[in-house]
Amino acid sequence: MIGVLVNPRSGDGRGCDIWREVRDRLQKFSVPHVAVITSRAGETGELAEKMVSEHSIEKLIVIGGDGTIHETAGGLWQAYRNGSACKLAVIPAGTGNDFAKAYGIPTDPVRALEVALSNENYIHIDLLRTAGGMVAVNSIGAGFDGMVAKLTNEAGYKKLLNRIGLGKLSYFITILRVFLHYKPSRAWLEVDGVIHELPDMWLAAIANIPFYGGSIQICPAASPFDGMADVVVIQSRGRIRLLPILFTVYQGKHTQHPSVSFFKGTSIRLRTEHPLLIQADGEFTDSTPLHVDIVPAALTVIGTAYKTYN
Ligand SMILES: Nc1ncnc2c1ncn2[C@@H]1O[C@H](COP(=O)(O)OP(=O)(O)OP(=O)(O)O)[C@@H](O)[C@H]1O
Repeated sequence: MIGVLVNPRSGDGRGCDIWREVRDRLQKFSVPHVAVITSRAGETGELAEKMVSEHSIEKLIVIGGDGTIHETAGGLWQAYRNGSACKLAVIPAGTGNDFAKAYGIPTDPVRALEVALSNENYIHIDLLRTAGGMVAVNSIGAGFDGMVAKLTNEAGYKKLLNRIGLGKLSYFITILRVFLHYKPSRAWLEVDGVIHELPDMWLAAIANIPFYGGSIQICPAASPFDGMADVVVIQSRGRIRLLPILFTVYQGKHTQHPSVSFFKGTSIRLRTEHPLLIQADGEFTDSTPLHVDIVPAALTVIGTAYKTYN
């Protein structure tokens, strides 16, 4: 059986419009399915897990953005641990849609539905799992990007820009806002047992795919297939020397900048002098300390091909 899980609020209501179009097509082509529409924030994971166990769903199509996919992946991970594996398909309806881009899922809902219904191109991806049991599909970051995720999701301009199809710009606006006031923190990053002291850390992002925040290529070398987590760290005492990064990171051309360093490992721990905000797949979740392990090939995604850039 196929399940459809809809966040009607994603992309400021785009999820609802897309669902109507998808529902008509599923009915027209008599595709048997069970559909559930979320009614509030934070319940998607539980709903996904319940759908899989109660209806023996083998393929779950999510209509939503990266936040909805994040919560759904948590539910599918729980279901998997309880012995029920379910594949994940996506019809993008969010602002950034980084997950969809990574796996070659079309932005057009009808084409995305065709991909979702096809039984080709199963992509087995790693998951990032925190010590608290949360899983992420795209990235988990602490510091600057945790703050950007929190403020963007709270911002009135995100809704406004979504309405005119420029939702991705909302991340850039928040980045500029945060950049002007952010204060770096001393941090200790442990990668597979080796500790690195970071005196003025702006951000540490653990990446499963190269981009976040709607096309920011923060970690071009990240791969969701290698059983490893890539970590990008930005540290600097001054603000001005980071300015070039703001304008090169979208193309992934910041990698040679002296304030940027990269690490790779299977177990990542981060401690900070002061608690820093954490984002997981673009959703503000918690604050440091942070411990992330990689779970290799833990989720099956239905896409077309893996893409590393636009
Ligand atoms: N019915 C609902 N009403 C309000 N919020 C919801 C509902 N269902 C889910 N949510 C919440 O909406 C949040 C954001 O959803 P989602 O990420 O899909 O869209 P987005 O924010 O527009 O896109 P993006 O993550 O790409 O910026 C999630 O944290 C989720 O918990």
